[in-house]
Amino acid sequence: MSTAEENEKQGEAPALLVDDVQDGALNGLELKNVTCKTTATVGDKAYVIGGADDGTLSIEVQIFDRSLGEWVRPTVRGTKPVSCNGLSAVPLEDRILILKKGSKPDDQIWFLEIDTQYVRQQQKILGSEVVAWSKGVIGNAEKPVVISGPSGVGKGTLISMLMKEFPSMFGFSVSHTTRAPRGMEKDGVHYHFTEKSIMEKEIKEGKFLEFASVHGNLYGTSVEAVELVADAGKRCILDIDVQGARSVRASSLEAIFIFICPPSMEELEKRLRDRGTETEEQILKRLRNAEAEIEQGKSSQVFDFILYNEKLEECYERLKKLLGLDGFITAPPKSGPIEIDLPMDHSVSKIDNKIIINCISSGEKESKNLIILDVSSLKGGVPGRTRGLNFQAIGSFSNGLNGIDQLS
Ligand SMILES: Nc1ncnc2c1ncn2[C@@H]1O[C@H](COP(=O)(O)OP(=O)(O)OP(=O)(O)O)[C@@H](O)[C@H]1O
Ligand SMILES: Nc1nc2c(ncn2[C@@H]2O[C@H](COP(=O)(O)O)[C@@H](O)[C@H]2O)c(=O)[nH]1
Repeated sequence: MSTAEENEKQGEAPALLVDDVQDGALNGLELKNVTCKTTATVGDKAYVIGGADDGTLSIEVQIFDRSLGEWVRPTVRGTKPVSCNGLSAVPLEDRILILKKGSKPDDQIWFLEIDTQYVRQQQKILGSEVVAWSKGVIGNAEKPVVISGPSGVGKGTLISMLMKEFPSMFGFSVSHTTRAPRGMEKDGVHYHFTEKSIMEKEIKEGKFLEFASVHGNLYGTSVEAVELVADAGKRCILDIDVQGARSVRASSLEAIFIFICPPSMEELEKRLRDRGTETEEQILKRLRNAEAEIEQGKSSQVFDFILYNEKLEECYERLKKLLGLDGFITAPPKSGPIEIDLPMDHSVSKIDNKIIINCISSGEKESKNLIILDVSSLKGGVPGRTRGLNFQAIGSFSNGLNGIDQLS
C-alpha cells in the first residue's frame, strides 16, 4: 500500500509523493503520449507539467490540491510552450521556472505563473484556478506608452510623427476592431479587422489585455500585439480610448499614460469633419462621447500627463520632451529572448535567488559548464513574458558563450 493510500485510510489528506503525483497525473491529465513530465510543489499545490517529447503538442498542466485532496485542471492563459525531450521545474515565489531540454536555444526558459498579479486578476474574473505561461526574457523593456483622447484630437497624427522620427525606437500595438476599415486602412497594419462573434469568443479566451465598446464597435489590445513590439526590442505605443486606458492601468502592464485634449469642442468638430472619414451620424456620436471622455481624462487618476493639441508641432515637441526624446538619446536597455543551449544532461539547483544549471557536455573531451540564472528581480513586464532575468555562463558553450559571460 502506498503512503497516500495509508493516510487516506486513516482519514487524513493523502500525503503526496512526487512519484504518486506523477503517476496520478498521467492518468488524470488524460494526455495522449505524455512522455515528458515534471512536478513542482508550491504550498498545498503540486503542479504536474507534461507533454509528448516529439515537439508536436503543447505542454499541459494539472494541479493536485493537497488541502482538497483532488485534481484540478486550471484554465491556462498565454501561449503554451511546445513540448520537448525533457523538462525541469524550479518553484519560485509566484511562478515556476521551467527548463525545456532539447528545444531551440531561444525557447528553453519558460515560466508558469501561478500567483502573479495577472493570474490573481484572472482567477478573480473566472472564479477558478488559473495559471499563465510566460517566456523568459533577459533585461527590461521600456515602459509602453498609452495615448488616449477623444476621436479626432490628433492621437494618430502624433503617433505617426513619433514613429516616423524614431522608427527603431517605437512600435505600434495593432488593435483588433469590429468596425469596418476606412479607405486607406490595411488589415494587420492599422487594425486587425474582425467579426464581432470571433472577437467576443477571443475575449472569453483571455486573448486581450484590454477591450472596450467604443462608438458602437468593439476594440481591443491583444496580449500578442504588445508582445510582438516588445520582442522586436521596441517601445510599445497603444492608441486606446479612456476605458481601455483604465483597464491597462489596473493590469500588470506598467506603462506611461498620456491624455490628449483638444483646444475646444469646436476645433475637435472641425478636425473630425475635415478628416472626412465618418458619416454625419458617426461624427455626432463621436462628439457626444468626446465630452464624457474629456471629463474622465482630466479628472481620473488614470493619466500621468495631459497634453493640449492646439498647434500640432508644439504638441509634438511637448510629447517628445515628456518621453525624454528632446536631448541626448541613450540606447534602450538591452532586452530579448535568452539564447542558451541546454544539454539533455544537466542538473538544476537553487541557492537563494540564483538557479544553478550544471551542464555536462560529453563531446570529445567531457567538460562541465555552469549557467547561473539570477531571478531576484523578475517582472511580468508584458503578460506573456517574464522580464528581468540576468544570467551568467561559466565554461564554454556550443553557442559561443565563453569564460564568464554576463547577459543582462
Ligand atoms: N493640432 C492640430 N491642428 C489641426 N489639425 C490637426 C491637429 N492634429 C491633428 N489634426 C488633424 O485632425 C484630424 C484628426 O486627427 P487624427 O486622425 O490623428 O485623430 P485621432 O485622435 O487619431 O482620431 P481617432 O481616435 O478617431 O482615430 C486629422 O485630419 C489630422 O490631420
Ligand atoms: N479600448 C480600446 N480603444 C481603442 C483601441 N484601438 C483604438 N481604440 C480607440 O477607439 C477610438 C476610435 O478609433 P477609430 O480608429 O475608429 O477612429 C479611438 O479613441 C481609439 O483610441 C483598442 O485596442 N482598445
